[in-house]
Amino acid sequence: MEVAAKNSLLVCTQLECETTEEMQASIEQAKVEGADLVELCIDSMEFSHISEVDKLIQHPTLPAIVSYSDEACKNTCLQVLRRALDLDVEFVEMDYEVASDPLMSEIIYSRSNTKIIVSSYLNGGGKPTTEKLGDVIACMQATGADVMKLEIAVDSITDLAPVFEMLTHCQVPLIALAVGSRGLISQLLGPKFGGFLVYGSLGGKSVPGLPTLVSLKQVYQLEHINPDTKIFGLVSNPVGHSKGPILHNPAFRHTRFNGIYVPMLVDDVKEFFRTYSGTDFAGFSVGIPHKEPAVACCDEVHPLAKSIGAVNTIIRRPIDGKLVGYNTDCESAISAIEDALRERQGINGVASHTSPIAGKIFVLVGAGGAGRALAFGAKSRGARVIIFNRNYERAKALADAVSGEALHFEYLHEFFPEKGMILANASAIGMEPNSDQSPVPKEALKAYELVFDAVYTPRNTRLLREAAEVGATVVSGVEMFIRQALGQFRLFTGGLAPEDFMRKLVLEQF
Ligand SMILES: O=C1C[C@@](O)(C(=O)O)C[C@@H](O)[C@@H]1O
Repeated sequence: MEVAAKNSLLVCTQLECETTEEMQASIEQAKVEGADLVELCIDSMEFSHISEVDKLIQHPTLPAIVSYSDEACKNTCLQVLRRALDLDVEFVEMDYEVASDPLMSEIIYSRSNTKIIVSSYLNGGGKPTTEKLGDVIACMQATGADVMKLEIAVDSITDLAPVFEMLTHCQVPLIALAVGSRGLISQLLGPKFGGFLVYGSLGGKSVPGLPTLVSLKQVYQLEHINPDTKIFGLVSNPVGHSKGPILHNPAFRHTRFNGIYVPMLVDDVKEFFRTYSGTDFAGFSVGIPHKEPAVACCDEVHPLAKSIGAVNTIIRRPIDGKLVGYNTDCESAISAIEDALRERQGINGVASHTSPIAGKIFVLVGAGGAGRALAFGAKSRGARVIIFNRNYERAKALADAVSGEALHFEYLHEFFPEKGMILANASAIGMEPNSDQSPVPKEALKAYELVFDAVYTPRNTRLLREAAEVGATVVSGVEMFIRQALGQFRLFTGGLAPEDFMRKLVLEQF
């Protein structure tokens, strides 16, 4: 699949500043960060007379949208918008209520070059439906708007499905901005469905639901997205920590595959797959806590993933649209541990059918999706698997499935039956923002020859630092992350993964 020519997408950032000087400095910054235009939110400024903002709105150094949305100051609002129209700025944005004011309607119809953006904000009132959105859009369209903007508060990522439908079918250019962390893909996938522009945040500022301008420029490069672009994403909660987007998007471009990979903050995995069932949604990584429940969402499950009972990759099979689940965690973690052990034992490159894990005690912390992959992998290599988990029942169920043993979590720090054991953390303990935590105290780490941590943010977890200090070989979750992503990339694209390129990308980011 070839990468299509660049689209005509506009990237915008909203500027809220008190003074003209601050506005001007922000416009310069927006230019540096790759914005095509800025929205000057004049209602955020302090001025006593409209003429004070004249210079700003007349000669901004980037094309601008002049907006004013403060219902409490209707007169000022009308004054500012009228002034912007007189000054012929590129875009003037106004709320639907303002646009429907008879005074403003007249002005709208007699405008010269300025394009009018009419916006509506939908908050509450239940889930958005195609009918509801259609009604709002019809009202906005009746004002004579050149562009319509739908701002909408969403409770779930699935609320965006009717928004994408509107974007696809709307006759007039439409901007859709879903507010809140579950709304992020409204911006990232906007160009795929025909959105007129997307918003990004300035200065790397974290705003729920908005990508940063820098990530739009460096990671997503939405100018390459078109209606044929296949959508891939990480279905997880939390999702913001993932390095998947910085890995898969450049790798797609590197191999000229027309795809985009986005973070998908999902609460209900079943509802998610039920909602996004079209062929556009071509493949998924599955992260915590969905790896086990996602098995039931698949039409077919690869035997390894089935025995593990967890999937971390789902592909929509192109020939029949069926969802097929895989587990690339298992081999990636176990092979990373094996390679490190072989290197430690100086048997690198020597062909051997016996795994260096065989016969060893493999202590596993965590019995969730990643834990299950590690337990089955270790068992398949002939290790003796011992599982510790805060919820003992889960540990017991997993131990039974791999003919291992489950022990109560409190005993982990004094578990010391023999030297040279392997420790694998598959729990989220130590993951950012709790990077000061470790599942096992330093003193207890002396019993281990090798310590592996599935947590990869931070790269060097407290567990790994302390294990190295007591002389163990350490394997970072970054290595597992790279290997599972290479497997995923192959499944996503049906082609080879550019391994050196992807490794370099990940290592540069940590
Ligand atoms: O566990 C992980 C990490 C991951 O969730 C991520 O953070 O990108 C992606 C999953 O596919 C993988 O199994």
